[in-house]
Amino acid sequence: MPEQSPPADPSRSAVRSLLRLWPYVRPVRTRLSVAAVVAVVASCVGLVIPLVLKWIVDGPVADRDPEGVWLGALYLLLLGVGEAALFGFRRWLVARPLAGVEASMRADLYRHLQRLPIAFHDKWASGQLLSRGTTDLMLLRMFLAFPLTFLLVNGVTILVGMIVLLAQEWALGLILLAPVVPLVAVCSVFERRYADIARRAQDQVGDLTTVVEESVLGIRIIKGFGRHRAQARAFRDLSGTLRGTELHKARLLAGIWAVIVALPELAIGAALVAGTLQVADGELSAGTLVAFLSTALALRWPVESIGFLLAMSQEAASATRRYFEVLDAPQEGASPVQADASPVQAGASPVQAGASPVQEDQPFQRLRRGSPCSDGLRLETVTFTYPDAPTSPPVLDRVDLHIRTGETMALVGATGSGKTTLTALVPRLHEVTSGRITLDGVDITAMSRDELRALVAVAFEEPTLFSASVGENVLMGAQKHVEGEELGRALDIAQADFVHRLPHGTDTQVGEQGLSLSGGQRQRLALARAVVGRPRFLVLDDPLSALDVHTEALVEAALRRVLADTTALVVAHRPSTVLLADRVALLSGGRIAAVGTHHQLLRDNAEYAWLMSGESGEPGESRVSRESRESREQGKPWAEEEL
Ligand SMILES: Nc1ncnc2c1ncn2[C@@H]1O[C@H](COP(=O)(O)OP(=O)(O)OP(=O)(O)O)[C@@H](O)[C@H]1O
Repeated sequence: MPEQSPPADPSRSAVRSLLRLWPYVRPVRTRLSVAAVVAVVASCVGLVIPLVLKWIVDGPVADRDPEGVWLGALYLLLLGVGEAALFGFRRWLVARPLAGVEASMRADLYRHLQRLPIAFHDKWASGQLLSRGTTDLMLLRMFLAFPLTFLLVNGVTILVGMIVLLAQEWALGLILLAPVVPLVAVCSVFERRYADIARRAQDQVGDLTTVVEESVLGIRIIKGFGRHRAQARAFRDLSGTLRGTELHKARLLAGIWAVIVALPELAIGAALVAGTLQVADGELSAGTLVAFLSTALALRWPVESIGFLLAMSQEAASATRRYFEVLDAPQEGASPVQADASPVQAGASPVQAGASPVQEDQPFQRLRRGSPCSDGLRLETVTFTYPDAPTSPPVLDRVDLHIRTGETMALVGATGSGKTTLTALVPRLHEVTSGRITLDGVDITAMSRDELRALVAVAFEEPTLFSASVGENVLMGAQKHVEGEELGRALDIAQADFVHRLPHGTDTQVGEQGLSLSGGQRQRLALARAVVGRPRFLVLDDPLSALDVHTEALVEAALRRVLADTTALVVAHRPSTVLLADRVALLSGGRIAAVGTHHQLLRDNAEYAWLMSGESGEPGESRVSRESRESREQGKPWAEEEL
């Protein structure tokens, strides 16, 4: 996650951040405004209570009129009930629309996350995204429900209350106004510090969520390697850090709370002394002093609450920033490579970036109808560098590869040579850095992603299944509704007949990530998902690695039938998978080092022969020289003689 620096001016920057919530708040603005007005009225009703008290003390109490006192008490009761009812009404007004605001913000975040490029997800920890979609949005809803209204309501109440106080007795009113300047200064220091610490705490919640998520997903590894103590320690350390940050927040809050409570209390105490002296001198009526002090005490809560309202606003501002950091990340939509959409002839020179405007629909329609130019899948001088490793040498360096229509090409290479990276470029999970990829002559950047992914199906070595039924998991691979027999056909091809022995057949729910199935079973479902939509182009990243040799042979036989009508690129590590293919491409040093049939390459290419032999040592090295080198490395000079 990118590092964030604290805002220069926290109040202004908080307001600017919070203003970004306007599009979500706009639809419910009427209800929020009515609720704010109701809260102001309720608060002002509270301010009338001291005036009734003044009337009771100076009137019925002074005149010893019990009926008048009872009447005054009734007024006070009615005012109290009215104030409570108005606050309740305000709560009712905001509860439902604010739940709607939170839900629509969450939906937007989720929708956006689905459209962000893989490069974004590579960079961001999932816990950071989760905490933005949960804790941060809850903070925002709470801000809209309380601080947003009450900063306004309390501001108006304090203003009206001060006017009432000054009108009752201006000299005492000025005593109460004295703490305003130091309070404003303390609040601004508090805001600056709290903005920083609130952001830190929210980021730490994200880190903690990541650790919890990884621990849950990786529970088998943790248990298998007995790492639960180390994992618990990592969790404890992080939660200790978060606890420290939360305590820091609490200390800041306690500090401002102490100042905000103490200064007005001192002022009220001073006003009480001055007022009592005035009453003793006969300059002020006792009723006025009671009313004055009751009004001042009624203003205590609006003043005292400012500390935590500001704290909640700062937390909401940093939650808003965190939310929009994700929402502002550019979606996959914009293509860095804008290439010519026209079909190319075999051997034509690659068209450079920015050559002509992209036409969205026509190329796809042509492909769907069956392009007159059946050029298959072509990579032209494709170079790729991971965006998060811009200074590293390119993983793929000017790769040229042509897979003819209906042909199956196996992609072979050493571990880390870039096979998975290359396969990810075809469905545009990553964007090529330069060069271009065409399907039947049409540049893939000239199609929308939906169109491209309707043409190209993928299956990865690590098969992810979702919390849904087996059937739903497989049918995710079909762009449009397909009949049940297509599902059966796909399961047949993938040799996934074990499905019929599950308790509810294809309706059986598979757990989170399909953990209730074996690795090979999950791989077969992922393969079925790739073939169910009868794709024109199939990209398989070592899809049979978890199968036993017998099942692999059966899947291969069935796949050969499917691959006959499909243009396929299959990453392979084992000779048995390579034999599926018509030709093999060897990826080495970021380039296609050789293309040919399995037997040709086995005969002519030392690196390929070495990769397929499964032997250790350097490619091209004989068994004798390898063993003698290993012996030398192990300090056994005698081994050579023995051989
Ligand atoms: N998200 C990423 N950011 C930066 N570098 C990456 C990223 N993913 C992979 N790489 C690097 O790109 C290179 C190629 O990785 P890739 O996964 O494509 O290899 P591979 O040939 O499929 O390996 P294997 O056979 O082990 O699956 C590796 O050096 C890897 O470290």
